[in-house]
Amino acid sequence: MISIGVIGGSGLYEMEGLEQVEEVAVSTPFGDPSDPYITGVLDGVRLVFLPRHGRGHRYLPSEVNYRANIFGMKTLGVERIISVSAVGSLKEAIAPGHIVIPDQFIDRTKGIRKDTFFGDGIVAHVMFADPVCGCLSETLYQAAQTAGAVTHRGGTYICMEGPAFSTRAESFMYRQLGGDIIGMTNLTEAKLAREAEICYGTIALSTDYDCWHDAHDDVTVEAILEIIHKNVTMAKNIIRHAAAPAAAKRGCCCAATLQNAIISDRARVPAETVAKLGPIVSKYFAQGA
Ligand SMILES: CSC[C@H]1O[C@H](OP(=O)(O)O)[C@H](O)[C@@H]1O
Ligand SMILES: Nc1ncnc2[nH]cnc12
Repeated sequence: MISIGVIGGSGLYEMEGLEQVEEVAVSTPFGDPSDPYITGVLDGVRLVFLPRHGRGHRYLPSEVNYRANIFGMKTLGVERIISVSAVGSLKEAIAPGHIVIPDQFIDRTKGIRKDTFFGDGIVAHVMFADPVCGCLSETLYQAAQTAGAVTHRGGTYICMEGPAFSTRAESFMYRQLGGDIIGMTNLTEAKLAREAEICYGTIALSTDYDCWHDAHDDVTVEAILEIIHKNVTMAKNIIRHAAAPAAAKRGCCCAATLQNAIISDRARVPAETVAKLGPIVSKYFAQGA
């Protein structure tokens, strides 16, 4: 049975409606994930849930151990990750309460976050021109439509470092850069999921107009939480509608990402490094691979 990972963002710290629920603590070579994983079955599909910021929202976007979170998902056999995130809107047409399924990112993080599994004697350069899985994203789009959400297909997510929100000048600049939405987490996750050969797609809930819109108040946590609380049931319904189609056979090549990405001479990669990255790279180091 294919396992679908769900990473819950701000305001989504648990998933109801799962059967056969178990809490699984995973330790990884990259440290501890944000929380124990919650595994269970939703409408016949095995789901693995993790709140990105931990239960009780304990980790800043810069503090989230993205490597441990994704590595833990890989260890638990997850093949596709659905991310749920709150975002600011940089476009008039994307009103608070709308859903966006982004297909591009612009990196405005500051190099604080560890965003690769490679190093320590193994070098790989994965393709990232299309940073989310097109198949999974289409499934999420259809699921959001079915759940009755006003849904935007595609969009560019500006990933800023935070934790402070943007200045007004930055917000204007991001609009000029072609950004549609803004958040602090998803690019890092998408990159690591790609390296781990896991499909990744995002359900982004627009919660505010950041601070560029002169007819709307500047973003506050309070305003974001109000919109999230009004829409959390819809977000969960989208996941419910997406789970079974997301588990169907895929036509993407996310699972073969590393085939042409590892540049290091395999004979020279330290055995400890191969062992450390086992769930991700072992198939490329097996006898005859
Ligand atoms: C709660 S306001 C800012 C916070 O919300 C978003 O989190 P997530 O992507 O985990 O839903 C944004 O990225 C910031 O981390
Ligand atoms: N305006 C905003 N900027 C960054 N992250 C956000 N998450 C929700 N709204 C946001």
